[in-house]
Formats: sequence, structure tokens, C-alpha cells
Amino acid sequence: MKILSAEQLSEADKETIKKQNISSEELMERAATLVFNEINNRLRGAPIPIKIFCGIGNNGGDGLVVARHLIQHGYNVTVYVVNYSDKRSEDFLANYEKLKEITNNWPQVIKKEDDFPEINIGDFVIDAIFGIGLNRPIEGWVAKLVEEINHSKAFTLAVDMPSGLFADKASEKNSAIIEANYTLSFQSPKLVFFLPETMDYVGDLQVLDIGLDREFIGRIKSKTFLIGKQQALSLYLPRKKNSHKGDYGSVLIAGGSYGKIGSVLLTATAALRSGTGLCSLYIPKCGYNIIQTGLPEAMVVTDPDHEILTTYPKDFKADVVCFGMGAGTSFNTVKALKELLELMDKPVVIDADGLNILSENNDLLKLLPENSVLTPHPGELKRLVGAWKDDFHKLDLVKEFSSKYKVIVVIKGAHSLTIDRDNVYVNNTGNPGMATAGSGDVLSGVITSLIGQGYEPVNATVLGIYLHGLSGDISAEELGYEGVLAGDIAKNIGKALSKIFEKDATESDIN
Ligand SMILES: NC(=O)C1=CN([C@@H]2O[C@H](COP(=O)(O)OP(=O)(O)OC[C@H]3O[C@@H](n4cnc5c(N)ncnc54)[C@H](O)[C@@H]3O)[C@@H](O)[C@H]2O)[C@H](O)CC1
Ligand SMILES: [K+]
Repeated sequence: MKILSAEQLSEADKETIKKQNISSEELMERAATLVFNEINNRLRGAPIPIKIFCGIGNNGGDGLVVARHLIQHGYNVTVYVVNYSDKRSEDFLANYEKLKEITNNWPQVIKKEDDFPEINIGDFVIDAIFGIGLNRPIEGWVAKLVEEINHSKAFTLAVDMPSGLFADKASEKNSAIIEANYTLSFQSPKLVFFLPETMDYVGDLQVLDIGLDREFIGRIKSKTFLIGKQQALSLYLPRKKNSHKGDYGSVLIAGGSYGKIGSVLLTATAALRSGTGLCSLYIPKCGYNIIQTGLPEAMVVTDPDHEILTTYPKDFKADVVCFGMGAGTSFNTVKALKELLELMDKPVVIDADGLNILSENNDLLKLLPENSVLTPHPGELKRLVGAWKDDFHKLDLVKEFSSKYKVIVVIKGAHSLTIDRDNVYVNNTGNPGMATAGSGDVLSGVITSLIGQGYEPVNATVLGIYLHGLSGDISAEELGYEGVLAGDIAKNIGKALSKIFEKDATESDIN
């Protein structure tokens, strides 16, 4: 699914009005009625106090439409107009009149702090103050109102976006932003919903298809995508009935050191569980018995050294090599990575200490074969691309790095991002249970495996992250967040793959 910018959404809005020959007020009615339906389905007539805070633009207009439908269905509603300016939009005004026609309980206008109502923890707050039209941080008494809503701890549902967030740029530090429990967003999720600094404001997310023109949206050149089940399915390369292990890639996983052999064991397990035909490990001698006992399906080649990698086996033929987990950054291990990079003309996967070595030895970066995949966690990323001011600056730095070295970079996080030059793929699977030792080693194994099976490196990365997250979700369902081990994520990759073929009637449109 494309993630559209505020500008693209406004264009799609205008184009839809033209093509479907409807008024903008009709489009607002359609969008906001969907919001009402969702609320009505959940509240089912419950008499809880609903407080709707409406701005004076079209987000506020949506709020007024929702209010009208709720009142007509007998809900206990109070509407507040957050009068931050006198420039009320036409559709706001039209719906203001419509609301006054159906109730004697007219909206209360808030113009200053003294006008704030009491907001109780048991209220149901609807935030329709600002949407994608926000063009500067919220200030003054409106900022105070936002804080008041947040402090109340009342359940808060944001219409289109939590007020105070920009759709596609960073917020200033300490800005007033609604902390929503639930966000019902129109047509396309917004990029900020998935970035670490802003995702917590969104709560649970649901995207409503408000019927903006499909053909126009299809033509929009977006470089930012949310990866859901449909996209994962479209990337999958089916297996031929008439095939053998030689068809599914020979991978080599190079890494480990004394005390850190578990890391490569996890990576290799994940590679095999992801469908690799032949899996070999290149490890220091100390890991030989561990791997041969722990993973009899794998083959082992050992370094001359007992404790660390010191060289690279030049004659070893593999379709793809993964380097770095548990390897350490000793002088001779740097040499081993250099030998690998000098030899390889096919994409490699570099993780963990492989990345630390790259950031300390910048001259190695230009040896990376085109379309190699780097999978840093935030600390490793910072060492590679430098410090960033905010999430959007980080994206710019990584895009620049990806273009400069012609590599694919994963920004790991709650929503891991795959950056391939200017393209951004946002992952939407996974859970906090995956924040556990070895989870990254498993991810590298999945990506390496898929590259070995013939997936384009960017597709292997996007699908690999999706499957890794889904496997984490399956594991958390079985074991609870705290109970998940990286080994469980590796073990359940096959189940995750099967799951993308399941039809799910209740599936939300973003999963
Ligand atoms: N695009 C769609 O698919 C549809 C969107 N709808 C809803 O419309 C809003 C966007 O409405 P818009 O009037 O453009 O903007 P806002 O309501 O978010 O803001 C109003 C107005 O406020 C001014 N402003 C911006 N920042 C500030 C500030 N910090 N302080 C004071 N004033 C500010 C600025 O002039 C804005 O224009 C979208 O989110 C949807 O909810 C349609 O209803 C359906 C189709
Ligand atoms: K809002």
C-alpha cells in the first residue's frame, strides 16, 4: 500500500471530487460517516459522555458530521469548537449549520483557557482539531487544551491524525500533540504513524477507504510503501514441484567468536527454516562441536583460529554470504571481512559486528557489492551514517548512504524500514516480544536465505522483515511477549510463510 503525503492526499481529494462529480461536502460526509460507523459499531449505543473537539478547518468539519450522526443515534454528545482562527472552512460552516438544525444543544465555542470544559477519565474524546492541514506547531491556549485532553487520560479517538502531528515531517521537540488511543485515518496511513519518535501518539491504527479515485492514486508516484500481507504475497516466489535442494541456494554464514557461537547458530537455523537448500557456516574452531550438534542440517567450515575469524575461505562457493553476527571486531576479523568483500561480486548481507567493522573502516564500504544488505540496529546505524536530528533527518541520511554505496539498508525498530536508494518500505508486523537477544541474527538469516533462493535483494529484505515480524507475532501468541526467544522466531518462520496464504475475513486493510 502506498503511503501518501499530505500534498498527495489533497490532490487525490480534488481529483476525486472532479471525477466522481461530487462536492467536497459530500466527500466529507462520506469520510466522516465511516468514522461514525466505526464508533457506533464499538459503542453500540452506550450512554457514555462523548466530547468532540472540532477545529475550524475540514478536520473540524469531519468532527461536526460525526457529531450529527451520533446525536441522531441518541448518543450523549457535547461538541466544542476549538476556535483557533476565524478562517472557518466552507465545509465546516455548512456542517455547523446542519448540526444546529438537528439539536438544541449547540456547539460550545472555546476561544481561551477559561472556556475549557472539564474532561473526565470516563469520557470518550474525539479529536477533530487538526488533520493533514497542520502547517505549524500548535501554540498558546490550543496547545494547553491538547495537554488538558492528554492529562485527562480519557479514551481519545483521533480523526485522520492525532492533532499536532504533521503527516510527513518531524514535530518540534515538546510540541503539543494529542496522544490518541485510536486513530481512524483516511485512505492512506501517514508516514509519521510508523516512525519511532511519533508512533506512540497514534494508538491503534485503522485506515478507512473513503473511496478516493483509485486510478489517480494508482498513478501517484509514491516512494514510500506500507508492506502488508498482499505485498508480501506478491513478492513470494512459489516452489516448483520438480525441484531439489540445489534450487534453493547455498548460503554461507560467517561469524561467531568464543562465547558468541549462539549467534551464528540462530542465523543458520533461520536460514534453513526460511527454505535454504544448503547452509554452511564459517566459524572459529571453538564452535565446531556446538554447531554440528545443535544444527545437524548445517555444514561447518572452520577458521584456522580457535576463537575468532581471521581469514575468509577463498575457494568456498556460495550463492550468498552473510557476515558479522558474534564476530567481534579484532584486527584479524577486519582482515577476514576485507578478504570477503574483495572476493565477492554478488550481494552480501552484513550484520552486527560486520557493520561495526564497516563503520570503523570506511574504506571497506566501497568494496560492498552492489545491492548488498546492511541490517543495523539504531546504535550501529548511528556509527555508520552519523547522528541525526530527528526521524526524517535519519531517513535522509540513510537514503544518501544507500545511494552513495548502492546498498540496501534496514533501519530496525518497531516498524523496521527498508531503504533502497529513495524508496522506503515500512514493515507492519512484529511486536515488543521480539526485543530480545538474537532476534537480529534471525532476521539476517531469513534475508540471506531468500537472496540465496533467487529473490532480488530488496525483495528478500522486505519479505524477510515481514516474515520475521509475523513469526514473532505467532511466537508471542504461543508464549506471550516476555516468553519469546529468538530461537522461537526462527522456528516459526515456516508457519509465518504459510500464514500469508490464509484468507482472513476480519483482516484490517493495513495488515
Ligand atoms: N484529503 C482527504 O482525503 C479528505 C480530508 N478531509 C479532512 O480534511 C482534513 C484536512 O483539512 P484542512 O482544512 O486542509 O486542514 P485542517 O483541518 O487540518 O487544518 C485547518 C487549517 O488550520 C490552519 N492551521 C494549520 N496549522 C495551524 C496551527 N498550528 N495553528 C492554527 N491554525 C493552523 C491551516 O490554515 C489549515 O488549513 C483532513 O485531515 C481530513 O480530516 C475530508 O473531510 C475528507 C477527504
Ligand atoms: K485530528
